Amino acid sequence: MAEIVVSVVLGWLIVFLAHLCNLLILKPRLLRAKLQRQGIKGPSPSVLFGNIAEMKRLQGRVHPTPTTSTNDFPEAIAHDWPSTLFPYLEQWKNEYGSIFSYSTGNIQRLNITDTEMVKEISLNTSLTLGKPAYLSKDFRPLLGRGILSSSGPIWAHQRKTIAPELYMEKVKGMVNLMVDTTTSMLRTWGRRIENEGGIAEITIDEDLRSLSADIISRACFGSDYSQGEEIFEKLETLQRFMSKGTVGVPGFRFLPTKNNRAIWKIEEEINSMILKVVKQRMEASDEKDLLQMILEGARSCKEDDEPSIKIARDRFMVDNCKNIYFAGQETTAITASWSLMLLAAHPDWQARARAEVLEICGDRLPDADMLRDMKTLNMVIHETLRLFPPAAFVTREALEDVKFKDITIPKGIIIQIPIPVLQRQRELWGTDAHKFNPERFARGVLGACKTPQAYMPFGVGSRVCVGQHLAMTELKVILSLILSKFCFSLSPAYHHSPAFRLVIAPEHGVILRLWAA
Ligand code: HEM
Repeated sequence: MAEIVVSVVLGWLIVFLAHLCNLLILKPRLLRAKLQRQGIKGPSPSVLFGNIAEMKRLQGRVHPTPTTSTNDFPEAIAHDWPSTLFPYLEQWKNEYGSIFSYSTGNIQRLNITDTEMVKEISLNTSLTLGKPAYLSKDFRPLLGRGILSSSGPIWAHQRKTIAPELYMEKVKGMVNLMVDTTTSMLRTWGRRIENEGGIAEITIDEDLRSLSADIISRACFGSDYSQGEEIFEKLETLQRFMSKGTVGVPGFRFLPTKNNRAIWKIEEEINSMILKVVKQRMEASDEKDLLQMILEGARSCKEDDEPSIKIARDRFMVDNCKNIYFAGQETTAITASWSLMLLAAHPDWQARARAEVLEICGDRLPDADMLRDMKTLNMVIHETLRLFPPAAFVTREALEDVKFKDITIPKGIIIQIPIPVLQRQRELWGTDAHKFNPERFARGVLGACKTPQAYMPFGVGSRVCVGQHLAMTELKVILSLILSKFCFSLSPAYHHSPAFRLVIAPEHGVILRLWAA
């Protein structure tokens, strides 16, 4: 008997070790060899951690974004922060060219800045490209198997459910709620300015984050928005915990167990809060908001014959609510922060954008038609998203062998397009690529860039951001209302330091001096 047990355990151990060996050594080596045979080079990886040690070494060697006093502006903003945050990408591009491979742990990446190949990838709409599987594993508590991290038929079904609710026509109907919520935040700012003798110094990031959470909560949860707000507060805490494990290397996470326990606890709380709202909805379903759409998507999911898209209704609801929050809240808030920072550093553009807002709105509050006419503000937001895109990478996993240009990318490779690098390339944007110049967007993206596909703050192809109309509308509402009520400059306490924390954010916040316009 003992002999049988020993042989079973031994057998199991051998299978386990073989699996580990394949996962950590053989598979990555095979993928690398397939790329090398096609002339693609890259740094040599170590067995367990790939190129992470080298990435950390290069990050440690570069000087951080220079400490800036406001006298140094606007030149300091032109600083090439992508080469400070991701110095290894620049170094390897110089060494190995515009398509090179490297690895984080056992994940094999193909970094692409070759514009022809980027163009081909952005035009690919097949299901052969999906979201990297590690996304749903590493960020499971935050994303689960929702629209952001899923692939194939499950993703297609979720997209079909969610996208129509965020089409431009629907978004137009949300302008009033955006105006109301923003006006209430600005009343608080106005009171602070009055109490502080006419000029107030405000760190705007937290306020903008709450504002964005309020707006998305109202858009998503309709009349249940106060419960939505509570859920979003918890999600923010969860996101903060999760971003602690990124160790500055995209796609590689390490979390101490203590953090993991805290994450599980918050995740449980959030899931049951979302399910409570869903349950109420199922009993009274006369609302027509995003939550209702997701609920209907979840119901049709159950009835559908296709077994691969049958995920439990509860999971469908919970994961997609979390995904919408994660995708839409911080990205929009951070873009508002960066836009205001850039307008504060460029008083000429601030005055021009304000003049336009006042000419269009007069003393009325903005509506959808007025927002559409705000061309200068549109240019300012596009230029902000070019210089400071919240998402650093477009990533895809090759789910089958797939050919772009003359290269066959083997199944299992993670394709990675570094958005900020591409959006600052001089060959595409001209010699002033590092400067804030909204004028370049006067004739749209086509007029701004030789290869318009290289402008991708909202991603590319069939996975392009589903909330981009909502985000642009929200940003225009927030910025136009602030411009119409206040003038602002950068506080001397502002320290310009973009940082990578799941998104590209101002590490020490944006501190503005505000006074009544
Ligand atoms: C300035 C604000 C925003 C930026 C910069 C942004 C950027 C992005 C990017 C880069 C992607 C990935 C695209 C790709 O992989 O090709 C994405 C996807 C997505 N975004 Fe946004 N986003 C913003 C706001 C929003 C908002 C407000 C919402 C929702 C209310 C939203 C919902 C989504 C969803 C659901 C996806 C996944 C789409 C899919 O995979 O099919 N985003 N976004």
